[in-house]
Amino acid sequence: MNTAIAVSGLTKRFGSKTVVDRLTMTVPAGQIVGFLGPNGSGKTTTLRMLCGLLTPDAGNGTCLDLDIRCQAAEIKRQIGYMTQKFSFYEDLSIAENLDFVARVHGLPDRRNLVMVTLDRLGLSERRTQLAGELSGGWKQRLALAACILHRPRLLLLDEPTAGVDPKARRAFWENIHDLAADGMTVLVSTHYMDEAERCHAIAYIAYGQLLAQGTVQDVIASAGLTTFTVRTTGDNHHTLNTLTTALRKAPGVDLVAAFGAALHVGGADRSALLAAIAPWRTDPALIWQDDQPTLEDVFIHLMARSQDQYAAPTGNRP
Ligand SMILES: Nc1ncnc2c1ncn2[C@@H]1O[C@H](COP(=O)(O)OP(=O)(O)OP(=O)(O)O)[C@@H](O)[C@H]1O
Repeated sequence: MNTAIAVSGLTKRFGSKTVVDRLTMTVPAGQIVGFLGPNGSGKTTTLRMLCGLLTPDAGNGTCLDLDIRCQAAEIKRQIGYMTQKFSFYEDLSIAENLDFVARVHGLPDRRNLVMVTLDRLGLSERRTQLAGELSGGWKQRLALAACILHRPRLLLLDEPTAGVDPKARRAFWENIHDLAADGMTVLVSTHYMDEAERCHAIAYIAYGQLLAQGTVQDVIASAGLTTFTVRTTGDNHHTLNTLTTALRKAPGVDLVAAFGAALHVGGADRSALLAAIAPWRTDPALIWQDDQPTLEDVFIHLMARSQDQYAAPTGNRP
């Protein structure tokens, strides 16, 4: 199996609203793929269709070589799905919660399975701690443990680290990479740029449509954005404020964003951008540096572009 997920034309409507719109996507086996997009763009809905919890209105595809339309029950057995809201028995310990999950799934050799899973995720020392007493980071790790208990080949993780501190997020991602090194495929939705950069590949969705897919470098390059970083020669915030106001209205400038004492200015049409900033580049109070766009610059640009399409009279968005 070289491809863990291959779907084509996947569409889901809720009432008159098209939430996932002809989505075609592949996830190679053994890779960690980040699933990104603004709130409400259809990530959770897509994940739910992939694991057979929702039936698509159109489109088809496979998950672990199983048909998402007619083999949903088998898919559910072979994948691990971590939802945004997971719950445990707060008055049971970590080990007891996992034992309970193993029992519900009728897994053989329960005691050993729980022990191995605890060990794998660095939970052994806390095995007797009550789930209700765990911090957010440890709760996420327990949720991950519950998802991998039955040794799935594919993990679908829906914003697994939302609201978790950076140290716990880092530990969580080390777990994810360890699992992938053992052959697990992971599709993980996130709003964090640093997490996107930890993935082998990313897929970006807006208004239910896939707008970009590939490695972080591919996605940045294919956006074709030109960006500059601007700083002031002295401690002159006023100059940057004036520049921000002027550039936001200038044609050819698609993004203006403050990063501390610097400003990111970018545009998809290089010559239009250069024309827009030309009057300011001779200002001795400003230092301009031709820079690489960041992933965040690209996502903000993609989002703005899809909003423009939505606003256009021919647009067909939810
Ligand atoms: N069962 C449902 N009935 C009606 N509308 C729904 C249902 N489930 C989701 N939606 C709508 O579909 C859209 C996409 O939701 P979805 O949860 O898939 O987005 P998302 O990309 O996961 O968002 P977030 O990043 O905020 O988690 C939203 O507008 C949501 O309100």
